[in-house]
Amino acid sequence: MSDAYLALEDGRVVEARGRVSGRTRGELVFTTAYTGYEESLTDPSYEEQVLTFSYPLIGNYGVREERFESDRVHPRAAIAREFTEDVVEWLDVEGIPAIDHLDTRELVTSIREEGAMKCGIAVGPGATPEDAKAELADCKGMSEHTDIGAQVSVDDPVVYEGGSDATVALIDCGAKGSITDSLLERGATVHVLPYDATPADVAAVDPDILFISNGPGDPENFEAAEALVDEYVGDLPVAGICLGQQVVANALGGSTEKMSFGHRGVNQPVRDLESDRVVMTTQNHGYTVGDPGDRLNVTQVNVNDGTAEGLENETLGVLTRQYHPEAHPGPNDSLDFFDDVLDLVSTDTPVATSD
Ligand SMILES: NC(=O)CC[C@H](N)C(=O)O
Repeated sequence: MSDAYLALEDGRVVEARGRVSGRTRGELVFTTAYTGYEESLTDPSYEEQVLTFSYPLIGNYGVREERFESDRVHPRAAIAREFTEDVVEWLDVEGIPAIDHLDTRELVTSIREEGAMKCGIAVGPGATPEDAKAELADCKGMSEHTDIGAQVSVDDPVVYEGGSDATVALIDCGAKGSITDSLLERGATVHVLPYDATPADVAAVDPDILFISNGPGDPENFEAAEALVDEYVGDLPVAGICLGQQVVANALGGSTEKMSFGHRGVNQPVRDLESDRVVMTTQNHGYTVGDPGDRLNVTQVNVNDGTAEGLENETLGVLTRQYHPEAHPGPNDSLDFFDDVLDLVSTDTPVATSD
C-alpha cells in the first residue's frame, strides 16, 4: 500500500490506495462493463484517458494475452473499487499507475453530472495531493492531442492474409485487433495502413473497400483519414467503426461534437430504424455525429439519448457504426455488420458519381 491521490478538474482531491506507482494525467472516463477488463485496457481508443471501472471487482478471472485488443495498455491510469493481484501485476509490468479502495460510485456519479473531466494522479511512497494537482495542471483536453493517431497506429503497412473474398484497406487510427479478426474470419485479406496513409498508399494495395477503424480522441484530428474518404467515396465502398463513423461523417459534409460523458459499456441499446429491432451493443466513445450532413442517412439510433449509431448511403456504398460490432468485450449481436460490409464488395455498389 502506498499513498495515492486523484485530483479532479472540479477542485477535489480524492485519496485512494496506491496499487501501481507513478504520476500521470488524462481525461477521466468510466465504463460500466462488468467483464472484459483485458479488452478495455488494451483498446487503443482509451489513449490519453484515465479509465474508471464502475464494476467493483476487476480481475476476478485473471489476465490472458489472447484477450488483448492490442499489444499494450492504453489508458494512462486505471481506477477500480478493487483490483486483483493479477491485474496489478500486469499494470505494474506495463507501467500504468493504478489506484483502488476509493468510492467509485461517487466518482462515476460526479462524471455523469459534471461530464468527463481532466484529472491528475500521484501514486507511490511520499506522493502528495499537490503532486496530483501538478499533474492535473499539465493535463490537456482530448481535442488538444492533435497527433494522437501517431501514438496508436502502425508505423508501416501490415498485411493479414485471410482469403480472396475481398481486399480491405483498414486505416489504423488505433484499431482493435478484433476488427481485423472479424474480417479475416469472413475470408477477407486485410491491409492495415497507418492513420496518415495517403491515397497513393491505399491505391498500392488495390483494395475492394476502404475501412476506417476506431481510435482515440477527437475525430477532427484525423484529417488524413478524412481526405481518404473524400478521395475514394463513390469509387470504393467505405465502412467505419466508432471514430471511423465520425471521420466518414466529417468527410461527407456532416459534423461531430463532444458528448458530456460519452457511452462506455456493453449494454447500450441501439434501435435499427428499418427493422425496429433493438440490439445490445458495446460502446466506447466521447464524441458523436451531431449532424450527418446531406449524403448520409441515420439508420440506427441510441435508445437512451437518440444519438446516431448507424449511417448509410446505399448508392455510394457507405456503411458505418458508432458502436463496436466486433464486441470484445460485450455482446456478439451485431457481428453481421461485417457480413453487410463485405456484401458491399460483392454487389455492384458503389455507383460512381459525376464528381
Ligand atoms: N472507440 C472509438 O473509436 C472512440 C472514438 C472517439 N475517439 C470518441 O471518443 O468518440
